[in-house]
Amino acid sequence: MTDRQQRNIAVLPGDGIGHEIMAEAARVLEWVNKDHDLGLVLQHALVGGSAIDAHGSALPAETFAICEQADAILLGAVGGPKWDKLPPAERPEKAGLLEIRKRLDLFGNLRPAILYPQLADASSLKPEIVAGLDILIVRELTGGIYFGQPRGIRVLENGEREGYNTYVYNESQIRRIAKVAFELAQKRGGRLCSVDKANVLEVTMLWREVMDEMAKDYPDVELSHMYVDNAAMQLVRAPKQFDVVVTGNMFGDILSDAAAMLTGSIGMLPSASLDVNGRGMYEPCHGSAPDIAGQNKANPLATILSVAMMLRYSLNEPAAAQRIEDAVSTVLDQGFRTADIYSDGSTMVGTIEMGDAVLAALAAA
Ligand SMILES: NC(=O)C1=CN([C@@H]2O[C@H](COP(=O)(O)OP(=O)(O)OC[C@H]3O[C@@H](n4cnc5c(N)ncnc54)[C@H](O)[C@@H]3O)[C@@H](O)[C@H]2O)C=CC1
Ligand SMILES: CC(C)CC(=O)C(=O)O
Ligand SMILES: [Mg+2]
Repeated sequence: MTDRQQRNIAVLPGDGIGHEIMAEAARVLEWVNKDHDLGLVLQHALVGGSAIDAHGSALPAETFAICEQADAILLGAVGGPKWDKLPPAERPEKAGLLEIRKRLDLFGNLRPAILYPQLADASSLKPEIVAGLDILIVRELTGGIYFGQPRGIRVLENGEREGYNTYVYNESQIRRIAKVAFELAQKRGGRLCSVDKANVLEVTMLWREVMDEMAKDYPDVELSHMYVDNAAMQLVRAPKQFDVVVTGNMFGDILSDAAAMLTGSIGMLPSASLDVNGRGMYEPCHGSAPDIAGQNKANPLATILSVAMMLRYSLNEPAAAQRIEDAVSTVLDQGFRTADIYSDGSTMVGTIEMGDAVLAALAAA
């Protein structure tokens, strides 16, 4: 061991398959930590429903303190039927996940949808439509309708209940996510598509105006605009027309799940959620999948690829990140598939066996 500076990584499995996928991702992280002498110290903590059960809160003070002091956070997924009846403000999704995102100001959510060539058969689209797919969805993560006030369920004078939320973005929120997206487009193919609903919603009329203003500072990026309903359609019609997509919180949430299927499964989609300084939380795009939880069926690759993103974006360890990405490609070459990406002729494995295969590929490289 050299005298490298210690860096703390908060490891928050969450709920449901979160425990299973995180166990594999943590094994991979520990392996590269040792092999590349990264000086990482993993600090495990509860979040979501498991934290409610243990401490009565989806984000206990101790967990938040660990996150706040960490150099990066790795999170599995939260939520599940057991906690669905709680009041909205106490639920794992809002009081756990959204609360961490908001309190740490993790506004820039990067969701790369890349088709590994080995998975062309697993995609729900024809191979020629998705071959070579490499899209980056940049989703605003701490504003929009998921956070807007007022919100709630009220009783009207006639006794009928009414649910309401507020879709709101101010200029500075739009400007800072635009900056992230334009800069990423500059480093990629130079094309940025901003997705909105500016034909109906004032908030996205402003979004579009600000995007156009920002475009003047990035003459090397070609900015286009698309309404979200068309974008959903274009994603499954001709997804390779997109390079970088930038959009608000809810549209990005929905479009990234759709984009996931182009890559074969939501179990393949990692993500990074960054603050202005590049400090971040890394998580798969999927949820806690109660339908397969506890059955050793979940695909851990989205979480393992999130570890790679963490090493690249927050820890400046591109060699270790590349090692993990190469190992994932190797296990796919070797034909190992969890059920969600299985196709005829490949070898069906469980969550743990997929983790074993990635570790074996790392050791063999
Ligand atoms: N980031 C987070 O923590 C998120 C949490 N959720 C929560 O998760 C719970 C379930 O939500 P759903 O809408 O069912 O979304 P989900 O993403 O958990 O599951 C949707 C479908 O995808 C499958 N799936 C998801 N991840 C998979 C993986 N790694 N390997 C194989 N198959 C996988 C599931 O089995 C299910 O059929 C809810 O409580 C929801 O609020 C949902 C999305 C994100
Ligand atoms: C609780 C949800 C907003 C989480 C989610 O679906 C996501 O971030 O993709
Ligand atoms: Mg989602």
